[in-house]
Amino acid sequence: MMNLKQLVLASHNAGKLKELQAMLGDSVQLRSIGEWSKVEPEETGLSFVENAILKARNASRISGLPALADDSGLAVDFLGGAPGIYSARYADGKGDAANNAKLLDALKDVPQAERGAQFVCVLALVRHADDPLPILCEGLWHGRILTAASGEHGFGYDPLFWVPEREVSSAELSPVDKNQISHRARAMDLLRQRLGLK
Ligand SMILES: O=P(O)(O)OP(=O)(O)OP(=O)(O)OC[C@H]1O[C@@H](n2cnc3c(O)ncnc32)[C@H](O)[C@@H]1O
Ligand SMILES: [Mg+2]
Repeated sequence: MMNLKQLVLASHNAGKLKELQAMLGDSVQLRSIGEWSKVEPEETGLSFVENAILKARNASRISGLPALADDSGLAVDFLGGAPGIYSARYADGKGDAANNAKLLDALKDVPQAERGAQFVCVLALVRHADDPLPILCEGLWHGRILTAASGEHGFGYDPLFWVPEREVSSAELSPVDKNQISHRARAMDLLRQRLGLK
C-alpha cells in the first residue's frame, strides 16, 4: 500500500486540519498543502465527491505525495439543500460571520420544525495525482439551525447548528466531543477502516 506516515491535506481551512489530525492521532502526520502553495483550486464540481477528488488531485500534483481532501458543507432542508457545496462561498467569500448572518436571514420566521439540516463531509484520498480509484468516504450529521449563534468552539456554521443528541450547539461541544460525533468524524471512521488503521 502507500506510505501513510505523511499525508498532504488538500485544504486551506485550519479548522479542518485541526479536527482531522486529532482524529488520526500520531500514526499519520497531516501536512497542509499551504506549505507548498497558497493558491486554492477552483471548486468547479457539482457535488461534494467531485470537489473532494479535484482538491486531492491538485494537492498530490503539487506536493508529489498522497493527498487527502475534505469537501464538506451544510445542507438545509428548508433551502432545498443549500448552501451545500457552496457553503464556504454562501456570502460571496465574505467569511464565516457573513455566511452565518445570511443563513439566519434566509430562515427568518421559519418555525423550528422546518429548520432541519445536515452537515455533510466527503473525504477523498488519492495515492497520486492521476489515481484512477480514489478512496471515498462520506459522513452525515443531522441537526437543526438555531435562531441565533451560540458557542465559541469549532468553525464555520458550528454556532448555528443544534445537536439534538447533546442538546447544545456544535460550537458549544468541546473539540473532543465534536470529533466523536460529527460528519467529519463519521467519514474519518470509515476511512480508517478502509486503510486498516483500526
Ligand atoms: O476547500 P478547503 O480548502 O478544504 O476549505 P473550505 O473552508 O473552502 O472548505 P469547503 O470548500 O469544503 O467548504 C466547507 C464549508 O462548509 C462549512 N463546514 C464544513 N464543515 C464544517 C464544520 O465541521 N463545522 C462548521 N462548518 C463547517 C464551512 O463553512 C466550510 O467553509
Ligand atoms: Mg473550499
